Amino acid sequence: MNPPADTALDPAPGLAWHNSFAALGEDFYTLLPPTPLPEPYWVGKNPALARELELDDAWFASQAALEAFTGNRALAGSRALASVYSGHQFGVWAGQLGDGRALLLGELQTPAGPQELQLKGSGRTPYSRMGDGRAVLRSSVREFLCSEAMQALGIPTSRALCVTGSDAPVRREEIETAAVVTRVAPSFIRFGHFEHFAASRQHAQLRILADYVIDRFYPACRTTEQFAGNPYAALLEAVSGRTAAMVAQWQAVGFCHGVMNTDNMSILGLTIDYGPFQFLDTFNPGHICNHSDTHGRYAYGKQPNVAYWNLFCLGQALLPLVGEQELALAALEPYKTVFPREFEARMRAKLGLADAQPGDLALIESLLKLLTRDQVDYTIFWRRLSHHVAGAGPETVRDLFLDRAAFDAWLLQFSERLTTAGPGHPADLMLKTNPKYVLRNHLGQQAIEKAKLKDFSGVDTLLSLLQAPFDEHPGQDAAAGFPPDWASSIEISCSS
Ligand SMILES: Nc1ncnc2c1ncn2[C@@H]1O[C@H](COP(=O)(O)OP(=O)(O)OP(=O)(O)O)[C@@H](O)[C@H]1O
Ligand SMILES: [Mg+2]
Repeated sequence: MNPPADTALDPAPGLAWHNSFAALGEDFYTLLPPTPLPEPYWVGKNPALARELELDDAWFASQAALEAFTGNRALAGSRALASVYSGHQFGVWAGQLGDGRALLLGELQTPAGPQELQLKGSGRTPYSRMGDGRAVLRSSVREFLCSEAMQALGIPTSRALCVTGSDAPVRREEIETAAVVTRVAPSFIRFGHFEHFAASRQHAQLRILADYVIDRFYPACRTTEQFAGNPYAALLEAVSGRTAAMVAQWQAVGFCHGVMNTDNMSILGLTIDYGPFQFLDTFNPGHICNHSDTHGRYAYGKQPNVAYWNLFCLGQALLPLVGEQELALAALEPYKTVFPREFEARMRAKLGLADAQPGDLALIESLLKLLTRDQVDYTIFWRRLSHHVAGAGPETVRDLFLDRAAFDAWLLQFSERLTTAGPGHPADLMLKTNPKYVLRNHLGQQAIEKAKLKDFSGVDTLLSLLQAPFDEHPGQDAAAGFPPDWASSIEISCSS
């Protein structure tokens, strides 16, 4: 039997914890220790992030670290807490939610600024509602790998330091086993935190939270002359801008989040909550990756509008601070120009175009139509197009299309545009913008099947590919190939 988490303090070397969120006061959270899991083992470790956090190597390799990141041993100086938030789920107000299976440990100072560490799957909290407070191995491996895949793709995201597992049974559709992911981000505050205090009319707390976020992450909102100098309207605009930029990157890389509820939207514009996500195989704007999303609310092509809808909820929550509805609406307005601008910029980079020209959007739109109509594999298309521009010839990319004449016509237009592409070699830009490796469902699934048998080599190998997704990685081409037929039968739902 493991000792209770709060009696064995582990003085991990060099870890100086700060607890700025805890300093907000107990209206925002409940302090409580994680619930231990029996006989933990490492499932995945991220040495690169451990170095960024300046963790002691020997300690990160130790049993003490394994126990700490499973929640079996408290780290001296950390103050584990579950925060309270609310939110809209699938477009409907869901009331109070909160960290039902996550615990914030506190924050560490790093060269890149403060980083919070959070355990996910560490036991029940006052916000667990009917849940067991646990996360299963399968979803934890997916979150671990995808966080790091997104980071390497240059997409704002929470990170993942490690996953630990235990044979403790967890009931989902069938009996599975437990795991805990240690996540890292400057802050895990969500739109839902603001909605919580607005809905419960706790306007003093709402202001404390907004001030905390502005002072730590958006200090320019204090000095802006925009919005009549209203810092809360400026905050709304800044969050809208970051959210627009993040979703533009999702769209460009073909990432489907799957459960864009307002409680899964980061106030820092980070991708958070890797649940039923998917990287597109064939390009299809209507693709629904979440098996629980029966109406397709979160289909790939709808993500930009859903993000705006979510920002509108944030605007409503901030209204008591902003004061005037017109100001809040004005702060949301730029989303409508920032998103298309960012999306076009990302797509231009995928095409190797370093500058903008008037016909670019038409070129992008006509390509996306062809990809949709011929159900072309999105990642493979871009990589092959990059190699073509690098001099490999058009055959392999042309082979992906059914309507070759239509593709040839597009390629001719593209080739003409490339002759005016501006400085630098377009292929260089393309090969570092269009990844060879993305975390396709079947790749994750293969690593999970092995991990269930206690072979964690698949997790490790995938992590190394996904952390350098633009590199060739000789010998690993199978992981960059078409998905097998069985991939389309993988059903990923909210069950995690
Ligand atoms: N097994 C569980 N036990 C307790 N609470 C849960 C469980 N699964 C989900 N929840 C809670 O249900 C709500 C919605 O869950 P959702 O799937 O969006 O989040 P999550 O995957 O648990 O976590 P996060 O958003 O922190 O990544 C949250 O309040 C979450 O904490
Ligand atoms: Mg969530």
